[in-house]
Amino acid sequence: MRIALIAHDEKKPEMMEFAAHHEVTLREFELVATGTTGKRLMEVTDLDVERKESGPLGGDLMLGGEVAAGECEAVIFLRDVLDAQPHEPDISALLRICDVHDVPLATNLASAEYVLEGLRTDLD
Ligand SMILES: O=C(CO)COP(=O)(O)O
Repeated sequence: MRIALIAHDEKKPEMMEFAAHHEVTLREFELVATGTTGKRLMEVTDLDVERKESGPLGGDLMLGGEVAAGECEAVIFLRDVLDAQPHEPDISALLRICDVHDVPLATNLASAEYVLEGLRTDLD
């Protein structure tokens, strides 16, 4: 089962803490991330993460393509909603395609905990 992990800069510390806390669980999944998020995840954990382009360079769209193709079963996307992002249309496209394909999408830490717990249960 494949999970996408994405965090805007302001949310990267939260994502790193989440990943470190759930490292054993996350190891059960195939992980893919936008460029900088993936790089940081591999720096702070021993997780193996496939890296797409950085978000502003098309990474969100690449992950959206995976969702559309049925290749990614869940998305955890910690967004910074207090700052404007230059690639807002790409972000909206990713969120939209998750809804189109009914793919679990967590956009904050609290929902990320539930999504990961649900996925973990599905594995058993
Ligand atoms: O901008 C992002 C998502 O919209 C995240 O991209 P990075 O992981 O490359 O910082």
